[in-house]
Amino acid sequence: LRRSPSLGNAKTIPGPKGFGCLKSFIASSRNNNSHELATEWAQQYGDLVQVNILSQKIVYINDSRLARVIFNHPSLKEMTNDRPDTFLSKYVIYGNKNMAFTSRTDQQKVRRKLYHGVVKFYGENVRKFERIFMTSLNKLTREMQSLNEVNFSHEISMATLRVVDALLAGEESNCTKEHLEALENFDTTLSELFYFDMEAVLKPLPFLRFVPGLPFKTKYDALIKARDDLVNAYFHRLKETYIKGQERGVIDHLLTAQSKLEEEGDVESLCDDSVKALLCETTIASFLTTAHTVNTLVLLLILHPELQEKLHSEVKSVIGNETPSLRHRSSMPYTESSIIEALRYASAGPFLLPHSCREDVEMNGYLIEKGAILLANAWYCHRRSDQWEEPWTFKPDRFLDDNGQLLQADHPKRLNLIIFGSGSRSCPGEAFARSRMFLIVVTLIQNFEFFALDNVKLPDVDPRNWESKAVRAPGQFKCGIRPRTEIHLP
Ligand code: HEM
Repeated sequence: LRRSPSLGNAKTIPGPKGFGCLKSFIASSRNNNSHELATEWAQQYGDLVQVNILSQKIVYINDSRLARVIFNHPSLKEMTNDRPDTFLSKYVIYGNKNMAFTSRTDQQKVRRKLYHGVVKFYGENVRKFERIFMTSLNKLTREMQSLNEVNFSHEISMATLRVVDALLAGEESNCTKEHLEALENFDTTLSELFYFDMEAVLKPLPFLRFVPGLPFKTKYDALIKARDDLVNAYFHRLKETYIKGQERGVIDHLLTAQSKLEEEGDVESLCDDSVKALLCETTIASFLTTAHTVNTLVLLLILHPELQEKLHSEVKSVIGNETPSLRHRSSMPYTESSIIEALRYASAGPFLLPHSCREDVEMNGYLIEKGAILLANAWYCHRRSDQWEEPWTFKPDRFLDDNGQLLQADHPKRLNLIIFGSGSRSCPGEAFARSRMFLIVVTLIQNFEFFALDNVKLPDVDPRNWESKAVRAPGQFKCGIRPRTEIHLP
């Protein structure tokens, strides 16, 4: 590993060149399936592949361990964790005042540290939050109790939105239909404009967003309206009723951190626009990712009833009639392994989020140039046939040892995963996402059996055939539902 300036001997990273490469890159970006093209290149050229698209170098990292070294090694991490400039960041999420889509400046680091602390706290520690969350799941369980069939995807979307609402506002009882709609609209409108229109067309030609009659203007206007509705529903509403010392959720905690920073003379790092940006970023990062993973898992369990029964028997023997709680987690290796496997199987964000390189660096004798965009190809890393047995098959016990215990996070098999990224840009919501998915899954499986309906076709479960959006997922589905003998209401 070497950093600039003396990288004279480093070789150029191999990869496709010329007009053919540009043509296939544009075609695959338009169809939102550039992960498939990148996978062909990975198989042809190896763990590092470079393409040059209109003078922009893009480096694909095709091995999870290598990605971990590049993003995390002490001699490289200050160089490899910037974000490329994007239209989304500049014109939608409050420019460089945001956290997830902006480069690693001192102010970004302050935001990330504060945000990480607050979200981690809700992921692992807050009993009160667990109670609020279980009350919301209780609502879902009651609603589903009297049904024979259920629009599962819709119910899970609603349940996940209520989790995001509780995280942001804390006050579950005040959560209205309008608030949930504001969360959902922002994420789904963004997903419509993502990625090709926004980054390939609007980034180089941003004035197109103002040209009447063009679809870009209509979509951009809709996105800004959705963003402002979200900011009104969560930032302005909560700020008006905020009381220091009586923080209700993440927004209140950020307002408290803001006033502390201001007292110390820092009025920039967490200004109002930054708190609004963090609200937008939390919505983008936490809703569809979580809902789609639970949908994928339950769809797979419907198609494999024997796996559903195995999961249910672990729930029955560990939780029994009790209310599910995070304290049950460590005794439920099969459930944990199933959730990790659903995350691998879906690989909802094929390239994680893009990184960019601040300076020339050398990796394994190759030169990664300053300004290059770095994309970890999780889509390929999670299906490499030399690392995964039957990579396209859902195997919930993949991450269990011979005694049925969950493999440790540093086990070689788990190191082949890069679901939440790695290092200083890794997902700060991982603990939160995994603990909430655990509670949703065990509550559903404790109370219901899910099955395919004779007259209703289920969506294709093969991720290669899923419709591409910002987050990849199976289509919406309806299924049959049978209460288990007793309903266990939390
Ligand atoms: C199944 C659920 C989730 C998955 C698979 C997921 C995955 C990811 C990935 C792959 C990244 C990019 C890592 C990188 O750039 O190297 C990321 C970043 C991020 N995630 Fe998540 N995430 C999930 C849930 C959440 C939740 C629940 C939250 C918030 C409560 C969250 C907040 C964020 C934020 C703010 C970032 C940007 C971090 C930064 O740039 O510094 N995510 N996530």
